[in-house]
Amino acid sequence: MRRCLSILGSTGSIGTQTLDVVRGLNLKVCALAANANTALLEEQIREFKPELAAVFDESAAKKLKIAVADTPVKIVSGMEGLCEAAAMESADLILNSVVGMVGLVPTLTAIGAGKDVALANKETLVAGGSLVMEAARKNSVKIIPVDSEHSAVFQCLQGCPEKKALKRIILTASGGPFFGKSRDDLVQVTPEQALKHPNWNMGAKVTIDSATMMNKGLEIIEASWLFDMPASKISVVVHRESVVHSMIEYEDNSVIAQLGLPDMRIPIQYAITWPQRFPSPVGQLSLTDYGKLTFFEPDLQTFSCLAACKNAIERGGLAPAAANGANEVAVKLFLDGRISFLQIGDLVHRAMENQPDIQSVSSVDDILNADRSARDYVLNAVG
Ligand SMILES: NC(=O)C1=CN([C@@H]2O[C@H](COP(=O)(O)OP(=O)(O)OC[C@H]3O[C@@H](n4cnc5c(N)ncnc54)[C@H](OP(=O)(O)O)[C@@H]3O)[C@@H](O)[C@H]2O)C=CC1
Ligand SMILES: CC(=O)[C@@H](O)[C@H](O)COP(=O)(O)O
Ligand SMILES: [Mn+2]
Repeated sequence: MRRCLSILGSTGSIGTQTLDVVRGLNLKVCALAANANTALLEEQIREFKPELAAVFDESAAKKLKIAVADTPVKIVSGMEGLCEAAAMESADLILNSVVGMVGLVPTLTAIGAGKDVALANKETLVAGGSLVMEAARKNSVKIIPVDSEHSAVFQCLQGCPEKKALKRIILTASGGPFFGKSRDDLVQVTPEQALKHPNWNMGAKVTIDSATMMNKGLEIIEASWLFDMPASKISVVVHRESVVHSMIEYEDNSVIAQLGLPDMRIPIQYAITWPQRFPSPVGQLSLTDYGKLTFFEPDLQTFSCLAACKNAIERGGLAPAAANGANEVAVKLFLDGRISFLQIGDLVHRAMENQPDIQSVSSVDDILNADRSARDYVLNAVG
């Protein structure tokens, strides 16, 4: 059982739910990290008493240092500070729940320091999957999935006798708030409408990704790296209720699924306690309360981001990093009211097409450069 956690992104949706799990399991917190939410970080420092707190934003870090001067916590800042939290000597698990590909370098730092990583930050694997998985193998570090679908697959695989018996991974997708709509229906949708996820209460970026179904595309790439499966063996089925969190199919066509209420504290807790299980704050699933569960084919025409990610993983190399970087910027532009909902998918496609077809990814700089050039492409295209 883990004793002390370092939590990157502690003020976010996954971070605060992780701290809820930590309370229930009576674990210690060695380090906390966030971007700029010093008010919540101060509360967390006072409750969990970490040795270290990292604040990415320099001026927010200065503010926090003054606010918690009466406590022994060490305050650090910037990427260096985030990496110090990621390599925390006293931590036996780093839970990475920062949003976006800014989580890549801290993940690699944690792995380099020999720390197991519970990974919610899917953009890290999408952009830098080959480097992350190779570093994990070299350092004998475990990457434990937190993302609900990947936790489901991981849980189903606990009984898998041999990898070659596994035929397919089936990821479930809620379909988001715009399930069943055509492209014409989506021309005018607002950020407010896109932020209404039917089943999950999450941070803004992943909620928009769910609405465009980019999230499911990112998750195909994430699954491909985590479970060493080609994208051709990863299917997506729309399941409106988000009760079946994902499935695996064996050679003999037997399908194993993991089910539960849509509450991230189940996969978060499993990532922390694996391979053990403990009582959880989440309620029991009552299938009779649901009555029926529904399943549909995804609509790749309307939700073009899903098609873009399939294309990215098939192209390989730096294409997924480009698709991810373009999407991160496009989502922000949409939330700021500067582009329309449908432009997100268009820009992701175009930024990826604009990326030279480079197959070999030999360094973090390759990924950071592809990410930067995709972001610049989107910003220039929008003007
Ligand atoms: N929410 C969910 O249910 C799920 C989320 N995920 C994935 O988990 C990740 C986090 O999502 P979610 O919790 O929803 O996101 P939120 O937006 O709610 O939280 C993001 C967290 O990251 C921190 N952060 C952002 N930028 C930086 C930075 N540069 N340095 C340090 N910390 C930073 C934020 O700090 P601050 O508050 O100061 O801005 C905040 O703590 C994403 O990759 C998402 O796709 C996966 C499955 C489910
Ligand atoms: C909770 C979680 O894991 C999210 O990634 C969720 O899957 C989003 O829902 P969609 O299935 O709508 O993308
Ligand atoms: Mn998910």
